Amino acid sequence: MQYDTDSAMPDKIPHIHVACAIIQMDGLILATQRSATMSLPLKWEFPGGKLEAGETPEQCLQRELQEELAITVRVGQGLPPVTHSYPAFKVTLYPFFCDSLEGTMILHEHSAACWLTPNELPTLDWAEADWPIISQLAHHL
Ligand SMILES: Nc1nc2c([nH]c(=O)n2[C@@H]2O[C@H](COP(=O)(O)OP(=O)(O)OP(=O)(O)O)[C@@H](O)[C@H]2O)c(=O)[nH]1
Repeated sequence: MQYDTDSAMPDKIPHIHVACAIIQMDGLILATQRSATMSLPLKWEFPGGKLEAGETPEQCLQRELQEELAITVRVGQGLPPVTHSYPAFKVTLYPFFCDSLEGTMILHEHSAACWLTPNELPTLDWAEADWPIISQLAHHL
C-alpha cells in the first residue's frame, strides 16, 4: 500500500536563531553583503550570526562582529524578533541597535559593506527575512 509520507512527517526544515546588529554611526547604518559563496549569495544583511548554546544575543554579536568584521560595538536596545521561512530553512532574527564602533573594519566573510541613511536602506537587495526590519527603520528612525 502506498501512503503520503510528507503529510505524516514532522516539519524537518531547520529553524535557526540569528542575532543581527543595526550599527549606527553619525546617522548612518551599516549594511553588509553576503559573498557569492555563502547561502543567500550577494544578498544584503545586518552583520551577525547564529546564536550558540548558552550564549546571549550580546555575546553572540560581539563574537560574530569580531570574526566577520574585526570590530567591537556597544549593544543597545533590541527590536521585535522577525521570523521568516526560506525554502530550505526558517530563521528568527533578533535585531539590536548598536553604536560606539571600535576597530578598523576588515571584511573577512562579506563581499561588501556600506553606510546608508535609514531612507536609503530599501535600495539594497536585502535577504527576504530582513524586509520587516528595513521597513521599520525607514519609517521610524
Ligand atoms: N547575520 C545575518 N544573517 C541573516 C540575516 N538575514 C537572514 O536571512 N540571515 C540568515 O541567517 C543565517 C545567519 O547565519 P550565519 O551568518 O551564521 O550563517 P552562515 O552563512 O555563516 O552559515 P551557513 O552558510 O550555514 O548559512 C544565514 O543563513 C543568513 O542567510 C541578517 O540580517 N543577518
